[in-house]
Amino acid sequence: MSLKSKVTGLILAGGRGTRMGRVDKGLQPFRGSTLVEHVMRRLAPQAAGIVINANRNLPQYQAVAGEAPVLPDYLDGFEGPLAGLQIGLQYCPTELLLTAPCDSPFLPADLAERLHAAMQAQDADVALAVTMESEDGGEPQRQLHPVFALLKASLLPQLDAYLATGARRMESWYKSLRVAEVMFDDADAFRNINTLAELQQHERLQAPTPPVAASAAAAPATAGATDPARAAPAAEGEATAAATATADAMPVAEAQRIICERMTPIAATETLPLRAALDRVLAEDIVSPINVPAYDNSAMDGYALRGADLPAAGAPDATFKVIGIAYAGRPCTQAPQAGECIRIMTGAAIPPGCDSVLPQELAAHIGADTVTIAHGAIRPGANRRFAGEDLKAGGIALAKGKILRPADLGLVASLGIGEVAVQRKLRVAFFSTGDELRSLGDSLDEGCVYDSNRYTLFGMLTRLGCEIIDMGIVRDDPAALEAALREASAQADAIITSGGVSEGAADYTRDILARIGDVAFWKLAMRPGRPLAFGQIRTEAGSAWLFGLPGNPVAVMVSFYLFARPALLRMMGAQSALPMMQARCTEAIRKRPGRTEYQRGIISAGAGGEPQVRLTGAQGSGILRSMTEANCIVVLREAQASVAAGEMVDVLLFDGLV
Ligand SMILES: Nc1nc2c(c(=O)[nH]1)N[C@H]1C(S)=C(S)[C@@H](COP(=O)(O)OP(=O)(O)OC[C@H]3O[C@@H](n4cnc5c(N)ncnc54)[C@H](O)[C@@H]3O)O[C@H]1N2
Ligand code: MOO
Ligand SMILES: [Mg+2]
Repeated sequence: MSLKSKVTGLILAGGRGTRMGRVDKGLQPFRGSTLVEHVMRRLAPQAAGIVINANRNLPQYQAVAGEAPVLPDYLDGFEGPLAGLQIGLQYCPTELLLTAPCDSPFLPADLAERLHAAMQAQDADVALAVTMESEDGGEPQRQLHPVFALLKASLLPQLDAYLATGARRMESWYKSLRVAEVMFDDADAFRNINTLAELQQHERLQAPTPPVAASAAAAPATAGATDPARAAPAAEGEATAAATATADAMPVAEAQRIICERMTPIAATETLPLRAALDRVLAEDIVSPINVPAYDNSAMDGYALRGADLPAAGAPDATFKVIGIAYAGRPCTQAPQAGECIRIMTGAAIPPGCDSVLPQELAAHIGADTVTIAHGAIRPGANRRFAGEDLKAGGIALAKGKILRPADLGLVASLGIGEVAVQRKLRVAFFSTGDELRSLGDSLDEGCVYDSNRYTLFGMLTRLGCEIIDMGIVRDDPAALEAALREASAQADAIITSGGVSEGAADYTRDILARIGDVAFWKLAMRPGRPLAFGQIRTEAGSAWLFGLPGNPVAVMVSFYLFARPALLRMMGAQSALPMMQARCTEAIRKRPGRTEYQRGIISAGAGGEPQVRLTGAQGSGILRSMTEANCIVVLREAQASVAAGEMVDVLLFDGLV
């Protein structure tokens, strides 16, 4: 397994930017793009995927992040880089997490490799970069760079526990871990840009480079490993891509950026009883009114005692007298003295003075009212669940924008809260266009097909939690189509149509959109789903966003997945990036550079457990079977050429949508 496939890159962009006059550092323009995009370019070749931690301007970050998720801190209130690290570790789908700040556009191309080598050699939990730096011409000093780190993802519980103590300093946390330090010669590679003046100075030093494609984060195969700022014209693959891309077809990432920029969340909310809020979008943070659990309690059935009374190494077994019994819901208020203990059940409050619980099966002997314990049976403090270890009173239990899943309902219930404020449901009208379409129950005349798109759209919109308005089939007739679009815009927040967006003699959607609204784009450098008319309809009766999806049944689903889904979620006020991972492709795939291709795949565990993916067979955009057999989409990036069997490819998981 390659190192890259084990690493997730975390860009820390969650700070207040105090020294930059509180501007959002990562989004500052720099050499033709933004600082964060430069860091993405640098990390992408070193990681299977990227995640960005940001606490402000999330839509703007999402616009440049492409398919990489943008996640705010789990802790409230700009708590510093450790809080960013916490959310990074919570997200991290791989074994290792590589961190870098958003203002370090020159970070080394071999950062992951060198940190990993040291981590392995020293059997460390964390590897950190170190350089020698002299201030004002003085003696060079060792300078530790704690935000340039490679960490084991398994460190999350330790970090959670450390943050729960209220501590926030990165260096102090590292002190509790096995750390490997790696000396890098090029101190400049770790320079971060702190002030606007420094930014301008760096900007002047080098010529601008072309903007970074937003998909760079998830396009490791094509992103350059050299410094995009100091090097070099576009890589060969990129040049080929530019040459072969259809002149007026828009790249996928650009289209996603436009959609993301134009969409704003709807304002209306409603308050619902907890169960009715399943799958709805939370409209306000839920602040915990209590500690959960509310009191220290036992994780085991056994005996509660004072850890200091446990027998020391070499001492004989200790016998404790059982002086009381504690049940869940029926606390025992007796405080054991030396040599005494309380029989306790799981979930019962820890009796006064006790701090440890011996699970009954670990006792050396259990008598009528005694229990005997050998040295080493448990450590002092064992099996005690702390008050507030699940949720702290006053902390944010669930953040606004969360789609409430079963676990969330349980969490809210654990706080004793019975009603929640949610966003009102988004109203989405949809219809199919085409003279050849027949509804279920009709006979299938010659040259006709049954309307399947309305069923896939019904399913996808319902799963997304929208209120749907099914407007049936509309004929290939401009007047009928315009009337349907006008009617839909009077009722709905968004309209989804299928068919009639290409260049045929019976394709009218785009022209009508241009007449009664505006067309933001209509042709994309992708397959399937090349024609897609996106824009806003504005009539006297109302306005609505239109997603004119292509007619081919697979194209409808893929375009919905990539464009309509994120847009609708954004209007719903929700954040929900699709899970993206890498898998080894078991077969060769033919592909020409210049457009992004989405091939239907089946992902499974290969020998040795690592993910592998194969295609579902014929990939025509009319072959809906390819979609029902698939459990993922293989994403072949715009600049990418054919893939050889055994190569790693990006894979987008369906996440219950299809
Ligand atoms: N000269 C060109 N022709 C086409 C191009 C092109 O760039 N130049 N693009 C092709 C691509 S790619 C696609 S995708 C389709 C998109 O076509 P339309 O959006 O105009 O859709 P229609 O022409 O109405 O239908 C296409 C195809 O899909 C079937 N269809 C439509 N609606 C449904 C439905 N509700 N249920 C089931 N099947 C449906 C329809 O019968 C057609 O077979 O254009 C290409 N052509
Ligand atoms: O790209 Mo078209 O959208 O299905 O073949
Ligand atoms: Mg057509």
